[in-house]
Amino acid sequence: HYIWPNKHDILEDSLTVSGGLGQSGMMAEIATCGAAPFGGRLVGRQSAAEWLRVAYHDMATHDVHTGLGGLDGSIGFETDRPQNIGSAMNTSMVFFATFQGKTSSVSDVMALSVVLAMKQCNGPSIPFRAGRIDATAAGPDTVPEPQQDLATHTTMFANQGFNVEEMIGLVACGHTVGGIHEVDFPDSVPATPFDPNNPEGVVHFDQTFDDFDNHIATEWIDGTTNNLLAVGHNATTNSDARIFAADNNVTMKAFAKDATSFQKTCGNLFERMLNTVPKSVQLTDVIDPLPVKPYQLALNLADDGSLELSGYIRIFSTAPEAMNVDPENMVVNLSWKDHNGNRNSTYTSTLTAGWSNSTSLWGFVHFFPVYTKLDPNFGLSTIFVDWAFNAQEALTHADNGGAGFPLNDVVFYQDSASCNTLTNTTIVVNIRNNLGPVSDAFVDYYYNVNQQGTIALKTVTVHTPLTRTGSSASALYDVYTAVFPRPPRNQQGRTSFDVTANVGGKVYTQVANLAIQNGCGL
Ligand code: HEM
Repeated sequence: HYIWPNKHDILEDSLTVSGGLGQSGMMAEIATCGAAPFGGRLVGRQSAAEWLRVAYHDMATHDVHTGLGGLDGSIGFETDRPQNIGSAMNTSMVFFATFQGKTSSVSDVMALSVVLAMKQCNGPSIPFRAGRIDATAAGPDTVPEPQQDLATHTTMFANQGFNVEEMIGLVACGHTVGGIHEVDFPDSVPATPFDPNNPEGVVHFDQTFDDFDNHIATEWIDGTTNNLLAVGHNATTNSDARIFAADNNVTMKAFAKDATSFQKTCGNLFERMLNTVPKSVQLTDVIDPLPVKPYQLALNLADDGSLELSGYIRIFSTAPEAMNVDPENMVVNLSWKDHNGNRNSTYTSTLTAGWSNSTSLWGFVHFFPVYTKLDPNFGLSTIFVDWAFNAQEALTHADNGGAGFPLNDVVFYQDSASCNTLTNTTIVVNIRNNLGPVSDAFVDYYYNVNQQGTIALKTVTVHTPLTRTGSSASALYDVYTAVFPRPPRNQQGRTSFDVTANVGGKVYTQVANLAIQNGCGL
């Protein structure tokens, strides 16, 4: 079961929220299925199709006999190979790098990109698993190329773990979006005059390149296809024709006849493709959008010594009634247990809808702001949410898989006091002082650096002990501080940090805090 907080929360957020508050920005490149990369500036190209092709090329290094290779981001080291020709690879890797970080490997980001892109294209809903580990070097050069013969392709797909029927399926499912570009494949695409709306000379594989339908198959079977890898003037590079006919068109005929089963087959094959990873990698269970999830929920110590709880509760639903619901009518109640695990009728806060324009590809999503002050003498340990679409309906109790949403009031960082100078980063942490001795207190700060040979980033850790620097506005908390040289500015990817301390023999960690943004003395 997926319990919050979770090391894959960032990926779950990106999966669940496509627009508005809480979005990761990944959907910006695929605002429509046909959208071009770089916010639409690279006209004639299609991000959704490029991401699918990139993922396949990355996965194609898998070898079922050795268990090595697979979806591991090694493509970043392989983009100079002829088999990976085209700027799609580097354009995609530049974009994916912006989502990389301690808890989101580039290979997980690539898998997620395909899940989101296919859904945006009206394609299958592909279950998403996380946990991929990025390669640190190139894999073998085992990506199929159009001039190779059928026997070669059959062997290549078999090595990747796919039989003939599955090879036909993967190629048809892959080539139902996007197309082939004259600039990269001049042997297959006839020369055309330069067109500013199509500078790379793309010719689509089927007439509905921006809709995930079975037209790749219907056009092939009824003889109307203009797929230049099937009916191109250069027979040598007509690999789609050889592959589609590899079983006498049995599979392609079935696809052409039944659009629903085409979708289903594609969903299953893409799922297997994304989950083809080196055998040493253990993927998580399927991650579905959580119905209720805290977002940026954090404690701070206020100037008057009280505890301030702020952030959001996110509610997600696929219930039919959710599609027309007005969040203002929703009932959302927060309740908590105090530091010692006790309940009290005053430990509650009623949340109101507030402004949130969030959207999800998978259902309804809305964020409810939290702001409440607590007495540190009682504190809090666990949060619960009871909610309903309207006041008439019975409340649904959200308890995070049983134990509630844990929030520790023992060790937490103080946003308002943490800051950057030109040269240093200072992180200030409040630690409760009535629970016994404090030891092993530290900050782990994660940021990303470039790697030789790939656009993908590598995450590095700055480990800094926390030392007690004084008392706080509350008699129950002492202030601890870590100061370390400020990591390079203009960082790529996602920076985050965890704070940890052993207090009275128990280890408390607050994870995945966002990078420090405040300037010191501002
Ligand atoms: C024998 C196997 C395959 C060969 C020879 C092949 C070849 C090609 C070629 C030559 C292109 C044109 C690329 C460009 O001009 O940018 C292309 C595009 C594409 N391929 Fe394949 N492919 C194969 C299998 C697959 C598979 C299995 C998938 C996905 C599951 C896939 C997904 C795509 C996509 C989405 C595009 C469109 C990219 C775009 O529009 O930018 N291909 N393929």
